[in-house]
Amino acid sequence: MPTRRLILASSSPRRRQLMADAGYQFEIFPPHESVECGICSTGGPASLVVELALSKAINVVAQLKELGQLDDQCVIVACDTVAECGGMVLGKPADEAHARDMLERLRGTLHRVYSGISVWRPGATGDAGQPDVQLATSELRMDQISDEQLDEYLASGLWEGKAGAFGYQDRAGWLHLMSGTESNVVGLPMDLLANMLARIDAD
Ligand SMILES: Cc1cn([C@H]2C[C@H](O)[C@@H](COP(=O)(O)OP(=O)(O)OP(=O)(O)O)O2)c(=O)[nH]c1=O
Repeated sequence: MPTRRLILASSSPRRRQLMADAGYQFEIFPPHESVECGICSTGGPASLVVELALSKAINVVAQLKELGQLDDQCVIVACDTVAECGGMVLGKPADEAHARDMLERLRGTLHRVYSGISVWRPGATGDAGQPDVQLATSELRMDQISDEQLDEYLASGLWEGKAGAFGYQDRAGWLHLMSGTESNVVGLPMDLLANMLARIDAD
């Protein structure tokens, strides 16, 4: 077993669940919410999620350092996920009206979900101590759901805190995965994470 202290830099219940289901032993240390403020998407969704994944990791490393809890074994995992449809980046909806707007845009369309993931062992020496940040993309098609289905989903509240106002895991069959992985859509690309951790363990 590799000697490492895996820290999931996230408040997302989906990320926590994916890590637990995959059998990882890990601690949770969320980044400050302010990390997501002030970064805009002018560079497009791919550069946005990569930038945010790194910013979340930097924020958590700083917090751990301040608390005297950062040691050489710490490996920080941070991630950011957005949807993109017709060139528009869809993050987490601010309220129900915003969620409705996003869902009306997504229904019946082909769209993409981007996750930036950062894996970082700041206590390692040399290049091994630099953050590794990578991108995963999935393409999906949402069914042409009816107004009644849309209203029912909005009333369920399940859209809250989810990029694009929709959880792939919430309504089986509404979304069809055309390329990429399900775990990327739900918020943490597990295959990519495993590869990145294997690289860290090999150093
Ligand atoms: C597209 C999609 C996203 N999501 C979730 C995953 C993320 O929690 C959220 C995207 O928001 P993020 O800003 O990536 O993450 P977060 O604020 O929830 O958590 P943290 O920054 O602390 O890690 O949307 C789903 O659960 N299902 C989906 O189908």
